[in-house]
Amino acid sequence: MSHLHINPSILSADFSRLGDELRAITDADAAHIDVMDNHFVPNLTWGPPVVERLHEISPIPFDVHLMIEDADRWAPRYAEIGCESVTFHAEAAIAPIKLARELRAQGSRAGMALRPATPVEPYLDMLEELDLLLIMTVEPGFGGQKFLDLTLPKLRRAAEAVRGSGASVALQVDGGVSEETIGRAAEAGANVFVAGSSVYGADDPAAAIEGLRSVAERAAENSTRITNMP
Ligand SMILES: O=C(CO)[C@@H](O)[C@H](O)COP(=O)(O)O
Repeated sequence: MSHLHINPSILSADFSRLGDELRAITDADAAHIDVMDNHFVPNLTWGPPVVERLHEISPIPFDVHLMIEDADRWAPRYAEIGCESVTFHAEAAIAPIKLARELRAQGSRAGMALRPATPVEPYLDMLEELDLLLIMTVEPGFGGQKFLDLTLPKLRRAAEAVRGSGASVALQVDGGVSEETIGRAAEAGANVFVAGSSVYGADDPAAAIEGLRSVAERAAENSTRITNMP
């Protein structure tokens, strides 16, 4: 089994048939659920009642990405629903360490996300508290945007810090991930890839997931080979 995960974002799915759209991605590792509140980002999606019902019928785990203000108040609700992974934004949390501990105590994996302009350095001393660090590769809010290469140096610094800390933190990227861009993110150290339009915009979402996975695996192998060169 690959150690690289592909998590399709249902933001690009057909909202009138979300159950079928979740069943179309059973080869993925998790479904990425974008929660937006029209305050933290200028877009609005769904909240706990919808996510709870979708989780009940989903054949795969949920990777929830909260693009909302008042994360300290709302994030635990998604853990209570049973979402396997809950990611809040560093910019929206008042007490990120306390919140991450609360999510873990409720049985979810604790994730923290950073907007493209937010530096990673102030958060490197809390890696032990996290199961996942999400480096946004577009400005959060909408699917179908262009992958921002300017986020790659931050991703490399995060990957280096994770390796150095010995903590078991997955490094996720989200936004503009396609067969054209996923290799660069994998080389920089990402191991969980969120893909919306490149999966749900494809004629065959399952084949698109496999295509992304194989490009990422090749890129990750190449970069390991280069790093290990004498
Ligand atoms: O969080 C977001 C957008 O804010 C993403 O999860 C998008 O939904 C990814 O869509 P693509 O860029 O892959 O189309």
